Amino acid sequence: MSLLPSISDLVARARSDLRVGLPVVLVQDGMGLVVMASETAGDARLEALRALGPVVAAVTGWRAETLKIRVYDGDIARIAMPADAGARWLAELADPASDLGAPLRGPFKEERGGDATLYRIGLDLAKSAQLLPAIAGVKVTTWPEGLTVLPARQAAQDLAGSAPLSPVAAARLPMALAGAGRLHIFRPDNAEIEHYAVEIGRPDRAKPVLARLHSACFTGDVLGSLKCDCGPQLHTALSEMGKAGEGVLLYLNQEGRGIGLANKMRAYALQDQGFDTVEANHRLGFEDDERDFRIGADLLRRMGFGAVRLMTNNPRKVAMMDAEGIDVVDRVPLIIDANRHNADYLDVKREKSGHLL
Ligand SMILES: Nc1nc2c(ncn2[C@@H]2O[C@H](COP(=O)(O)OP(=O)(O)OP(=O)(O)O)[C@@H](O)[C@H]2O)c(=O)[nH]1
Ligand SMILES: [Zn+2]
Repeated sequence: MSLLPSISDLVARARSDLRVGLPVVLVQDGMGLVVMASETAGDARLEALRALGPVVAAVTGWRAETLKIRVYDGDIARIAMPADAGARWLAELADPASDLGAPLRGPFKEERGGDATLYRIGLDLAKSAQLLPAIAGVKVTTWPEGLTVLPARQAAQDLAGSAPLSPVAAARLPMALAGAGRLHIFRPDNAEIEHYAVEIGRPDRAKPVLARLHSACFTGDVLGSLKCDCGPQLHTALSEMGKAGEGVLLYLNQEGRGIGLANKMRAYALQDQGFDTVEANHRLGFEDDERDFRIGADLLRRMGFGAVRLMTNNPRKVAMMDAEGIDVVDRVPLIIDANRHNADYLDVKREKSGHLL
């Protein structure tokens, strides 16, 4: 094997670059797009980007809808950056924090025609770096040396895939709610966040196992937030497994349904302005749910499980397990009593997200 970076290594490097405010170059058929994430673009680097040519910003269709920007590229919109606009304009295009108080006003000069593929890949890259899906780019045929250069088609394939996970470490863990267990750590090979599996007892791999796919929720799991049902769901799942003497709880680090804690707090701030969970995600430019449930199926398979009794109210999880070859022999509901802070959240889950509550 060569010592040089693979495509998934380059994509990992590009994620870090965007997070620190560096541009990366997406290349296809000799054409390059030098692209920065709007959220981290500073005025100095933006100035240097401008020196390469006219800057075009891009946002998702959801964000465009909020800003009343016309969408000519299907699911994304491209907007010419005004000559007098700076990093602040880009940040406001990306971030809905001031949409109600001091909204960004047009007229917006939408770009139409030409190929928007590189912008679309740039937006996916920003999302995968857990940044707001909003970018600024310049089309070029030559670019400054030293930037991370990504062959665009391969990068798109890598972003659409699910990185292989390898076991890193495991050890015994006695738990108050679940009794004796083992905590297994799994690491994706693309430098993304690790995921955990809590094995309770010694479940027989030949039989369907009581399983829970839990998505990380720092606010609910750790702080006991009353805004969602995650904490009680986690604790109920662990104690049910403890009572049964066996089970497997996958703790998937997909905070905020995959948008990350910073973006989830942006969503919470919008919820304080009156938007519901789904509307808040859309105003930020995200889909309602950005999680990749293939990770859960992959982990179960790696641990030797082929069939589960899945504790969930989410039919999408059941469908995804089935599609990934994990047999869901039974769905075990995990219903938590509502309180006055999460009643609306649970209503939205039922009415908009299809949860069986
Ligand atoms: N973006 C966003 N994420 C949230 C919000 N509230 C909770 N979450 C995240 O939602 C995830 C939990 O997903 P849920 O939809 O509650 O439950 P589920 O896992 O789909 O379904 P169940 O298996 O039935 O629990 C966790 O990652 C939480 O951090 C919110 O208001 N906005
Ligand atoms: Zn939660």
